[in-house]
Amino acid sequence: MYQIKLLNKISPSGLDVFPKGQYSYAEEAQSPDAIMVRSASLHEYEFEPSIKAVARAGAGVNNIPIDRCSELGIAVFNTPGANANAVKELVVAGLLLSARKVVPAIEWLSTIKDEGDAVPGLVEKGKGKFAGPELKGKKLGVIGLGAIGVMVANIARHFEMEVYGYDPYMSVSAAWAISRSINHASSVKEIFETCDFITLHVPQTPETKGMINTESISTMKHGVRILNFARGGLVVNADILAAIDEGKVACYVTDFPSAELIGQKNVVVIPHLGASTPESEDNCATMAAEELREYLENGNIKNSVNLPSLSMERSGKVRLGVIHRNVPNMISQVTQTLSDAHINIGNMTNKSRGDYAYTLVDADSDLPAGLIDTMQKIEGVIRVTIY
Ligand SMILES: NC(=O)c1ccc[n+]([C@@H]2O[C@H](COP(=O)([O-])OP(=O)(O)OC[C@H]3O[C@@H](n4cnc5c(N)ncnc54)[C@H](O)[C@@H]3O)[C@@H](O)[C@H]2O)c1
Ligand SMILES: O=C(O)CC[C@@H](O)C(=O)O
Repeated sequence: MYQIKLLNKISPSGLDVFPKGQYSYAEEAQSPDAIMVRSASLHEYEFEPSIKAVARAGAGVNNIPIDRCSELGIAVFNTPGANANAVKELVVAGLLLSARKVVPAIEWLSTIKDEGDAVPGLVEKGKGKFAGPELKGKKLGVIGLGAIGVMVANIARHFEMEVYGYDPYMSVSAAWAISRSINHASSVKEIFETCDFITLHVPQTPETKGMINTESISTMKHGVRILNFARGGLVVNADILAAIDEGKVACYVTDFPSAELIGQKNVVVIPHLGASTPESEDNCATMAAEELREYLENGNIKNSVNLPSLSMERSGKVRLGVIHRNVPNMISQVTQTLSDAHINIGNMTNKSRGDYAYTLVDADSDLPAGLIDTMQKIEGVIRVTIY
C-alpha cells in the first residue's frame, strides 16, 4: 500500500486518481512514500526516509527545498500550466482594477450608505475622484513568458493594448503559443522604460528575488501600474510603498498580502486567489497525482523540477531506478553490479540533468538479496528503488 501525506487541502478529483486498496492518503502518515503539497513551506520539514517524491499541485516550487530533496534522492514534481488559465483570468481583473479605481470607489460607497435619498446625488458629485484610464492603447510589459505570461500577453491584445514580452529562457512551446503581435523586448530594462503596465510571471529564484526595487522603479515611467501574481518576494514592499507615496507608481496589485501592504492607498491586495478556481484545483491535483503514480509504480519521471524527464515502457521481471550523481563511470558500475550477479539487462535508459542523473533498468530475473545494498554503496549513487 502506497501512503501519500497531504500537507494542504487537495482537490478530491486528484485523490480519486489513487486506486482504493492500493493507496492511502491522509494528513498524517506513518511511513509516507510521497507528499502532496500546495503552498505549505517544506523548508523546515524533516523528510521521512520513506519519502521518494514530493508533488506540488501548482507551478511555483519556492516553498520546497529542491537542493535538499535532490541530495536525499527525492523527486520533486510540479504541474506546469495546470492553473495558468485561472491566474490569467485574475490578472485580467487585476489590470482593470489597477486602472479603474473600483476598489476604493466601492469602499467610499460604504461611507455614504446612511445618506438615504441623497445617495444618488452624492454619487454623481463624488465619483470624479475615482476616474481611471482605459487599457486600450496602453503599453503592457509581461516579464516571464511561460504558461501564464503567454496567456496574459495574448489576451491583453484583445483589450487593444500594445504588448511587450521579456523572457530570456522562453520554451519552444511558449514560443509557438504566443501571438506574433507581441513585441519582443530584448531586456527587462526595455520593459521598465517603455511600459505603462508591468505584470510579473517569473518564478521566485535568486535571480528574480527583489527585482522590483527602488532602482528598477526609478527607470520606469511616472504613473506606472505594477501587477504581481507570481510571488511576493519579487517585489521589495518598502520600495514600492515609497514609490506609491511619491506618485511614481500609480497602483500595485498583488496576490501576496503582507501586513505592510494591506489597507495602503493605491495597493490592491488579493489573498493568493490566482489558482483558486475549482477547475484549476482539479487540474493541478489530478496532474500531480498522475505524476506520483507513474513515479511510485513505474519509476517514470514527468514534470520533475530536479530530475530529468525519463520514461520507459515496462519489460522484464524487475525494474530498478537509480538516482545518482552526473559523474563518469556511474552507468558502468550499475551494470557491472548486475552482471556480477548474473542478471541480464532487458532494457535500460539514462538521462542527466545538471548535477544529477537517473538510470532505469529492466532486469530479466529477480534480484538476489543484497544486490540493492551493494549498488547503494557505490560512490555517487544516491538512491536505488525497485519498481
Ligand atoms: N498567484 C498564483 O496563485 C499563482 C499560480 C500559478 C503560478 N504562480 C507563480 O507564477 C509563476 C509563473 O507561473 P507559470 O505557470 O507561468 O510558470 P512557467 O514555468 O510556465 O513560466 C515561468 C517563465 O518565467 C521565465 N523566467 C525565468 N526566469 C526569468 C527571468 N529572470 N526573466 C524573465 N523570465 C524568466 C521562464 O523562462 C518561464 O518561461 C510561478 O513560478 C509561480 O511562482 C502564481
Ligand atoms: O495552490 C495554490 O492555491 C496557489 C498555487 C500557486 O501559487 C502556484 O504557484 O501554482
